[in-house]
Amino acid sequence: MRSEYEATAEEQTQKVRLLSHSLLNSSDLMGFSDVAGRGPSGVGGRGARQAAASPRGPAAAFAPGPGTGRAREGDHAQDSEAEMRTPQVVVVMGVAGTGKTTIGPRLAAALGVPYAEGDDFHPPANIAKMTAGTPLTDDDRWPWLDAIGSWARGRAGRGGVVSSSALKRSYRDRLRAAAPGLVFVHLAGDRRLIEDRMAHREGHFMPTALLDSQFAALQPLEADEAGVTVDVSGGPEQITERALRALDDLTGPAPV
Ligand SMILES: Nc1ncnc2c1ncn2[C@@H]1O[C@H](COP(=O)(O)OP(=O)(O)O)[C@@H](O)[C@H]1O
Ligand SMILES: O=C(O)[C@H](O)[C@@H](O)[C@H](O)[C@H](O)COP(=O)(O)O
Repeated sequence: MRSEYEATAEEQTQKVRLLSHSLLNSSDLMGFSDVAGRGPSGVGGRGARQAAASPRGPAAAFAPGPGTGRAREGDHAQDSEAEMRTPQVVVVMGVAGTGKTTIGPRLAAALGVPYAEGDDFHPPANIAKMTAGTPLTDDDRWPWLDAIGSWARGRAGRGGVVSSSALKRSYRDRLRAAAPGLVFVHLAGDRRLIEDRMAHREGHFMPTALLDSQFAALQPLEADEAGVTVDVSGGPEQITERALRALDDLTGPAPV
């Protein structure tokens, strides 16, 4: 039987949100204090990962810089715009089991930026709660989101990828308040597929029973949010490529 990794489901990368580049490239991205590379303070054991540079090279992580237009093939201004590009800070979001931990590091490697695992920012009490099968409340999530926001803020201007379910609009607002200019990649897919993948995951604290509450809390990206929704059918490499293309569509292709 064909494995899931070999599946050839129609690519459905859907660019759902295009924010004006003035927000994407806000000057707020620049000038934050340097806390990059600082590890997550929470527990969880998967650790922040430093992604290796990829064949695409770091340039792929760059969005047009402040005051520039979208760089496109054949655009006379492309070279000068490319020089002014600002690396993106990307949050890979979605319900548990949707592939954040699988796709996030691949995306970071392709973009040539560091990856941080969102689970590792949880206070121990949150891990204990989820392990026991109790969904987190908003109050449980604020310190976790603030820790992730702090990491993202520290990557401003230099780029990074961090996973965070970021299920509700208010959570994403919280992250953006800490790190303006964040771009979200929402990994989305069929509930049965996600449940199946989650059921086969080993060594993770999150029980599949919490998927109901995850879907109940999920609020997809809204029209004014910078980000893309990426279908999670197929294998990790396929999904990563889909995400990269969607980000390119959002910000313009990387300079060559
Ligand atoms: N594209 C994929 N195809 C097959 N299995 C996958 C795919 N993406 C993730 N998985 C598996 O599904 C499970 C959940 O993925 P994970 O990355 O841990 O999700 P999340 O971090 O969003 O909770 C893991 O066991 C992972 O290996
Ligand atoms: O309730 C939440 O907001 C999420 O569950 C969030 O806490 C995160 O998703 C967990 O760390 C579980 O990790 P996975 O999403 O990787 O299963």
